[in-house]
Amino acid sequence: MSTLSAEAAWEQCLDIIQDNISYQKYKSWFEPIDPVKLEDNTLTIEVPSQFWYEWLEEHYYGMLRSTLAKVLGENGKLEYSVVLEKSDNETNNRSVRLPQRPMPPDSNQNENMSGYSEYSPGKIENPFVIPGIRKAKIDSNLNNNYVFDRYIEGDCNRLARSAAMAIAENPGSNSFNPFFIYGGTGLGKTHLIQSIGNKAKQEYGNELAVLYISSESFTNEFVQAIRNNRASEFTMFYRQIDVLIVDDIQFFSGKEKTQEEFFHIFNALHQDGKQIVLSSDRAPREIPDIEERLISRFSWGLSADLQIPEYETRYAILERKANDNGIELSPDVLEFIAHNFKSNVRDLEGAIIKLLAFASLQHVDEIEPQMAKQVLKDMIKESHTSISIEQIQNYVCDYFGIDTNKVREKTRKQEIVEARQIAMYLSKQFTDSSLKTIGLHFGGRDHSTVIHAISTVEERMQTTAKHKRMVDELYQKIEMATL
Ligand SMILES: Nc1ncnc2c1ncn2[C@@H]1O[C@H](COP(=O)(O)OP(=O)(O)OP(=O)(O)O)[C@@H](O)[C@H]1O
Repeated sequence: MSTLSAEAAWEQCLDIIQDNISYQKYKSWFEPIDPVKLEDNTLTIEVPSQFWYEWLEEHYYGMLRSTLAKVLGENGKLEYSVVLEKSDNETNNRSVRLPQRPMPPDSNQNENMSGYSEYSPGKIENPFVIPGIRKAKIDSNLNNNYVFDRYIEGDCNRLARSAAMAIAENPGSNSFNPFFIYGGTGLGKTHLIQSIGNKAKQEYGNELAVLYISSESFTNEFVQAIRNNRASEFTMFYRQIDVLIVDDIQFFSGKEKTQEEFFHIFNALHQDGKQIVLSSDRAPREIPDIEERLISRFSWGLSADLQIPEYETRYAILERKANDNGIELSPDVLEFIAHNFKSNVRDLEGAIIKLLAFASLQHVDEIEPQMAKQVLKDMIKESHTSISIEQIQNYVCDYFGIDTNKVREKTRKQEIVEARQIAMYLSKQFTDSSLKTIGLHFGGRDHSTVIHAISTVEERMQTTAKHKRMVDELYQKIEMATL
């Protein structure tokens, strides 16, 4: 029977432990532990959380058993008292006993006492499930506006949206793990993956630790953790997460250490049935400089892409965004925006915000289509895709039913001259090319010929209605092609 006090026994244990693991690990995992009591040759120690206990169990089981045997004899036992968080102000403790498992085969005490990096006991089943333990409070980093209700469904996102919803309702217990969502900029990846987090939290409350993080922040935090010798705490933190949402995973490209760390976290969470949600601007296989083992894991669950929204979805999104911003827009204005902002949802939002700013600064109650055109003119120009002089020549020659090569030749036939001049005029309108460059595309003519062509077209547009109509029609055709 031992006459030691709990403090003295633990002190002796710490001496042994300290000699066998790195100072950093000792400080991180053993220093914060308090001895509670020593009764019936059973030493009770208090650990800060269930996770702490599990970590010790998984990584230091062998070492603790042999240490205890040295201090208390072969039948010495260890009991953990886990601090339970009941509410923010209230805490209580619950005790669990270190199970009497056999020592790992072919290990002598010294080998066992070398800490988790050297001793790998394999997957240890944790026999203790302690009900009612709350997860440590984690700031989920979620934006409350990114919810399913505000995410308009369309053909462009139907699969991704319904999978996301299913995941949020049943995180981890579904075959979409990981859920990998990809698509171009401003198409709604962040909104959708955050909706999963918000919905899961709404469904499960504090039972579920949800974390949203950009891959850049993950990388920065990891670098900091290494710098401050806190890599194991970093890992420990991520291993507590039930729903881990990592945005813009393509930024892991070329960052080998971060990829390795993420690989281990991914494996641990996946193995424990925790949900992983990832986003990227491209499909897994297309991300450069990412380890093959990660790429293959990214493809384990479900990959879904987001497409550019079609007209009807753009219209519905605009209507919704206008509503959310307290601005009423007529169908004409909504149509105008939906027709002119095609490439992504962020631009649609930008258009609404610009109109909103205009309306409030100018004290305008209702925005007329003409007004909207004027206000959004510059944005529309920016969102145009560029068009080449050759493409303009094709449009014009198609319109006049002539062979495109003709406008580049020396011919002076009246209808060819007219088409050539209009094509030069439109090239000036739709491209940033200099007069000299435009001339070069029309059979090496000089810039004065281009100036002459432009002024001739402008003059005729003012004097001949038919000519104006022709140029306007062509202008619209080309404009449509650039949207
Ligand atoms: N289907 C949708 N319904 C409503 N709003 C949407 C939809 N898709 C995108 N949005 C909105 O468009 C904006 C841009 O979306 P988000 O930031 O999620 O895009 P992203 O794909 O993550 O872009 P990036 O790759 O540039 O980060 C957000 O304000 C989002 O709310």
